[in-house]
Amino acid sequence: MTERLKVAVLGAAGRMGRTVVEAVESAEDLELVARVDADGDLSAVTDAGAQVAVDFTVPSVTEANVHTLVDAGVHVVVGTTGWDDAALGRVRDHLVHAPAVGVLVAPNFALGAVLTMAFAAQAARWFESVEVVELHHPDKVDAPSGTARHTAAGIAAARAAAGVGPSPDATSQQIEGARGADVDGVRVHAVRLRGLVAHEEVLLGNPGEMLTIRHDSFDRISFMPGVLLGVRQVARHPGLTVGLEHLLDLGGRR
Ligand SMILES: NC(=O)c1ccc[n+]([C@@H]2O[C@H](COP(=O)([O-])OP(=O)(O)OC[C@H]3O[C@@H](n4cnc5c(N)ncnc54)[C@H](O)[C@@H]3O)[C@@H](O)[C@H]2O)c1
Ligand SMILES: O=C(O)C1=N[C@H](C(=O)O)CCC1
Repeated sequence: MTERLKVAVLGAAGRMGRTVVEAVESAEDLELVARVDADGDLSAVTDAGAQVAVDFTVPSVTEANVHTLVDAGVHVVVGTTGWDDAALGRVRDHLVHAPAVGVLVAPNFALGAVLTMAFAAQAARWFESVEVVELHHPDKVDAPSGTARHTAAGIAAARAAAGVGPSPDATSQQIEGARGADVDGVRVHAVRLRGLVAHEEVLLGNPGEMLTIRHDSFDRISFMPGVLLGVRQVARHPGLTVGLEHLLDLGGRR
């Protein structure tokens, strides 16, 4: 019988962590060897011989977790959001000293969300206006969502490469925040509403027409095929990979 891949889950008591624990336990080729939450210690990961750690913790601790795990030679699949380019750069630099280790940071593991980002980047070259609206449950601590930030970055890169200018906007007077956040020149609006899980709309406008690309995660189970794909593949992708699209052969920013 082939050896099962040994997996640790960080943030194991959280909403995503609990779902990942179940998904790993249900996968015949994976073995859950450690669950760590805020009251635990990261040494449990290496003590248990984990080959891959999955991090669904909180933005304030995830980067430190990744550096510790890289030093221990453990591959990491990160779903925790709140990352910026500086933090990603520090991980990229750190990985130079651990060239066999793979770290995958993916703001969204749902296939439909990954496709939404790819479709939005493609469409944004052809529309004068584009804005992003993300809608989440009110227990979420970061805004805008990691998905919306990645979506906006992909849109901005595609528009810059195609020589498309900024979306027109005559606003000269506003209550602060009314036009949302500026992410790489793209307006991003965050809604927090009880009953929601994770949703995103990309609105694209041209004279006389509008295209809406929308994705809805109704249940955290939607993220599990992507998380398990990341767990199985991360060791084959040494260095830092940002976004699940790179494991799905969809292209985009690395
Ligand atoms: N990439 C994706 O597809 C995706 C999907 C859903 C959520 N998320 C992100 O995942 C993260 C977690 O979301 P959630 O809804 O599960 O949050 P949550 O608050 O339910 O869970 C976070 C858990 O992390 C634990 N934690 C805090 N500090 C820790 C530490 N130092 N070590 C270990 N555990 C620690 C908390 O106790 C908690 O149990 C968020 O950043 C969210 O945006 C990403
Ligand atoms: O529930 C959350 O929190 C989610 N966060 C991610 C984000 O910030 O993009 C992905 C969807 C769920």
